[in-house]
Amino acid sequence: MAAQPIFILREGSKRTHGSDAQHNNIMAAKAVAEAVRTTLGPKGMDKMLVDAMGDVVITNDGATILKEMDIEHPGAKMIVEVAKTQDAEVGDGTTTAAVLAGELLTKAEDLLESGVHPTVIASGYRLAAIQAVKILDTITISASPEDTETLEKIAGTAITGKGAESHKAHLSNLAVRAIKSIVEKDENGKITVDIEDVKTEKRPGGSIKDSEIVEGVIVDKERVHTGMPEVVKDAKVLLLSVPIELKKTETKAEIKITTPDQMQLFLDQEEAMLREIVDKVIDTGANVVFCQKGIDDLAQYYLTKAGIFAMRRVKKSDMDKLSRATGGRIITNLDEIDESDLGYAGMVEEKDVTGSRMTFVTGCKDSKTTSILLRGGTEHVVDGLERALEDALRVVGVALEDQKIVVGGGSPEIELSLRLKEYAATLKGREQLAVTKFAESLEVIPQTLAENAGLDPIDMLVEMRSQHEKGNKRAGLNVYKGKIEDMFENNVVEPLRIKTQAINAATEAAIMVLRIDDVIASTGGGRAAPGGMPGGDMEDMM
Ligand SMILES: Nc1ncnc2c1ncn2[C@@H]1O[C@H](COP(=O)(O)OP(=O)(O)O)[C@@H](O)[C@H]1O
Ligand SMILES: [Mg+2]
Repeated sequence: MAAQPIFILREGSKRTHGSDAQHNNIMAAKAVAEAVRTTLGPKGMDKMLVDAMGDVVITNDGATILKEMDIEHPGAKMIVEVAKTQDAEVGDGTTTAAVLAGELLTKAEDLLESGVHPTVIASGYRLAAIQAVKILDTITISASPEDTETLEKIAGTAITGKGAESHKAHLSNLAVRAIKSIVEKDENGKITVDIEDVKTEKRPGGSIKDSEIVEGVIVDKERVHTGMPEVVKDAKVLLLSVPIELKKTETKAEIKITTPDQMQLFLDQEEAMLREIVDKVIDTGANVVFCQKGIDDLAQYYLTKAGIFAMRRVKKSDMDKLSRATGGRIITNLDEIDESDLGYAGMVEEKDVTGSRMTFVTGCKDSKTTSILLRGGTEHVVDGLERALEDALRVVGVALEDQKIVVGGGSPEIELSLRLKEYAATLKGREQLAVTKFAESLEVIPQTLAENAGLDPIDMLVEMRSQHEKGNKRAGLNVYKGKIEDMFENNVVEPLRIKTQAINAATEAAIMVLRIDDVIASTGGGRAAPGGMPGGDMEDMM
């Protein structure tokens, strides 16, 4: 009797097995890494990303590109995850991490082809990553939190290549000052930086050098009524998350009015109710009101008469910042306001910033709130500046927390590669092959930096290796001159954490992709079956 086939998967599910599955995933992951590769380094190119709405983003920031690309292939998504984690943990080095992951997989493929089992590759890669972190520790340079100059160099390195070169010094200075104003030290002297304490507001117009730090909160809005004071000193700030309006009935209600008197009565009644709400606000003693919801026209009039500065439809994120800065509590019920719920700011001022009004809340109770007002020619310019500045803020924060830095320009990768090859020689068995491949993979960073700068990668790698062999541990690629030089003297420095995180995240992702030997995809939702030949989706993506 012939055996009945047994179906264990839902009809239409797709399944790819063994080396096919592996190959597809690796191909997809490599394609993603390849896509961001040309953006690496100061001479990297930009990508123009257009979303379904037609909005355009021009960037060379790895995390942004991968986020906007909307990638679907499961193998490819692993690389996107690497960039996302890198972005969340350090805020910079996202391209590096993605490119490294891609290269680890490329090299792993060679090993797979020569019959090395994925498990062996995985354990070799793990060993190599652990050793790499140890080696990095021997080449770190310590950076003191007081050393503003070095911190500015770190910020400058992060900004390099992001279209803000000409104002690098100014932006680096802003980033360092902003971060320094928000550092927290615990009793053991341990520094923590909460990046949330720095808020950036961008406004096209003016020049990049007009960008400035504001010690406090900037709200991109104006007061509801021009009769209200433009400037309030010694502001007692009320933060409301409820509207200053009459409640509308949930269901449709009808009131039958038969005489004009009744109409007047109804209006008077409504006015009185509104007056009551406004009085509650005025009675708190506040002279500045930030309301997350609406403020009725009549209420605006009463508030104006009371000499109060009021703003409506303030964003939730702004409300939170204001609450933190002024020490005020966000009120959800008008009947429960107490004077102690009010926050304090030395000054609330509405100002004109190139044709539109912005409100500056300064001299706050909590001085650890800093804003940066970014200026620049056009919308795209300020958007680019914001991404550059964000990277700078993050790396300065990380550098202050860890106080450990390394030089850049491909220098640590070359040193690691050489030391790891020596380490591989001490190992027995096939893991040795995997560690060697890992060591070779690291060279993809200096190689790509050279390629993107239009230099000959082989010449550059040979020269870098020989300098490092001579003990010149800070030798890296000066992409502008096409020469191998001391990167510390070139002011190219980065937090150590960028490198350790990139190596760990890339290794984990590569291992994860390697270990998959079966892709089972249900076809629910009608999306393109993932795990199949990446050809289709990948070509679309490129
Ligand atoms: N002035 C410079 N000279 C040489 N290399 C640099 C310079 N500035 C930055 N780099 C290198 O560029 C790489 C970072 O490139 P970047 O495009 O910012 O990608 P990522 O997203 O990985 O941060 C790092 O290896 C860094 O050391
Ligand atoms: Mg960077």
